[in-house]
Amino acid sequence: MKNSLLLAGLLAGTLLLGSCGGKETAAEPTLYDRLGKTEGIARIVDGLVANVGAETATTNSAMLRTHKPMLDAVNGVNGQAPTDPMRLQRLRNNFIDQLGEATGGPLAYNGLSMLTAHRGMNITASEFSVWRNQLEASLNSNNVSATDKAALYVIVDKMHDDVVGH
Ligand code: HEM
Repeated sequence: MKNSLLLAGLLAGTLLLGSCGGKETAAEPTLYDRLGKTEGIARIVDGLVANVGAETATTNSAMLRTHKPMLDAVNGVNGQAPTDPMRLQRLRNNFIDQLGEATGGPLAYNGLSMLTAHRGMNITASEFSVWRNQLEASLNSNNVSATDKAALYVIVDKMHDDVVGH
């Protein structure tokens, strides 16, 4: 009798633990999931890249100033052959990896640190905010919710000091 009570107690304990464990493993969708996984993040990044390319709102286009070396390498200068046609593609893929990792997804970013990547560009706070507006426009056209946008800005805004002023 004593033994069977003990057994029942153990069994109940195991079931209880099992169900708690089950609850824990039924993971909430991460920001990565909510953004539509790699495909969704790729659409957001492609929108950002297109918006940055089309940006003309600022005097002497801030975007054009910082991106000129890259665009020259991709397009070639004065009819010369491009020196690095895949450079924009690499930036795009790196950015997808970076966001895919930072939002809790399975991607791994292997690019430069933000400080190293932007050193020498002397990016200003207002250029950063123009860039951020282009990101916002892409998030809006991809129907990202206000909550998910806020969560993404927490990630992006943490990089501000590494990107700006170097
Ligand atoms: C939080 C904001 C930003 C993030 C997360 C970000 C992300 C990145 C990443 C992942 C790279 C590639 C690094 C590598 O090659 O390994 C990069 C490079 C670059 N970023 Fe940013 N960036 C940000 C802000 C900006 C801003 C504000 C500008 C300009 C106004 C800018 C202009 C560039 C340029 C021109 C490159 C170099 C591309 C090349 O030379 O191939 N970035 N950025």
